Amino acid sequence: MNESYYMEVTKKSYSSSANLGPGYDILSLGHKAFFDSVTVKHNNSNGVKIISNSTPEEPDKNTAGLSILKIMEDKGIKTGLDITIKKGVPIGLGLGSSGASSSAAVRSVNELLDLGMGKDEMVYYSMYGEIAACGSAHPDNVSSGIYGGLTLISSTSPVKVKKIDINYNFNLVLVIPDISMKNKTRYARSIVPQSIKMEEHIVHTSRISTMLYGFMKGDRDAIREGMNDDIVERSREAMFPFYRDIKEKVINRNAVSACISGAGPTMLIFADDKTRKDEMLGDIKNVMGSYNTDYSIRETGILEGLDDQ
Ligand SMILES: Nc1ncnc2c1ncn2[C@@H]1O[C@H](COP(=O)(O)OP(=O)(O)O)[C@@H](O)[C@H]1O
Ligand SMILES: N[C@@H](CCOP(=O)(O)O)C(=O)O
Repeated sequence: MNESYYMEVTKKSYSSSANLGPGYDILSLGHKAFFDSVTVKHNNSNGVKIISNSTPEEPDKNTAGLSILKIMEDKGIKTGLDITIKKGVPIGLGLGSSGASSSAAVRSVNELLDLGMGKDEMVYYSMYGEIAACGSAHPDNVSSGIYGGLTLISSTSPVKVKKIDINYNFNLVLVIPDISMKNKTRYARSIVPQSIKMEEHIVHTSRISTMLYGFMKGDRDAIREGMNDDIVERSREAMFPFYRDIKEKVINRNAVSACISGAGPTMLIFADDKTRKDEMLGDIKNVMGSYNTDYSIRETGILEGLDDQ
């Protein structure tokens, strides 16, 4: 056996908030709130084995396993691998938990088997794993898992990702409702409109462009103006009935803006030094109490990069 046979590689991938309002399936923000850790090593079989205490252990039912099976099939790799998943990103809450495992697994196997995959190819294989979670290969969360920071999917065939510079100091506040729903993202994707009117297209492409302008220029008014969605968030509103009230209240306390994190129910608030945070947290408590919904708050920051993780 060559020496690499006895190696094992462990990578961390962090939580993420996809969509950011109007950027359904094309925008994602990596943050430092939570992370998964995935270790890949050779085993003496010819199969892939998942070791996980909280996610499916059938390889093709686990996002990490499905991604690696696809890599092995496409690249003609015949070896046995053990994939050990230590979950840190809470599952089913809109924090990119499914994508964190697949992107960490892909980064690990890329190093262990010295595959030489670039970041966009790793996004391609990581997004494939999302099929195990929700039935579709959406690239947004996993682009954060591979690149970190704010990512824009500029093409899906072939996969191309652009990392967007953020020239603004945010304090991110995650409001995480204590709600669990089986197959949450699969359901949330099934209720999204399959077509929209031209005027809706014009409004939402303008909003995405304005929001990205705001991030790159550090223009908080532009970020607030652009981070609004009346298509996907609106279609899913019954899943998080408190959201509109929360968003109104936090902006009244001068948060930059807020959005649903991924397919929810978590809400992501972009706060800064102008935000009256204590009053904002008080309002959140009152609103969530009026909906009889327990929740937790996690303050975090943007994950800049991953190369050293
Ligand atoms: N490695 C994994 N990590 C998290 N969820 C996984 C994983 N593999 C499969 N799943 C399944 O994906 C679903 C959670 O993914 P999803 O609904 O997209 O929520 P989120 O990404 O917001 O956590 C659950 O049904 C879970 O069993
Ligand atoms: N674009 C996807 C994002 C799902 O993110 P998750 O963190 O909820 O898995 C969607 O909105 O369906």
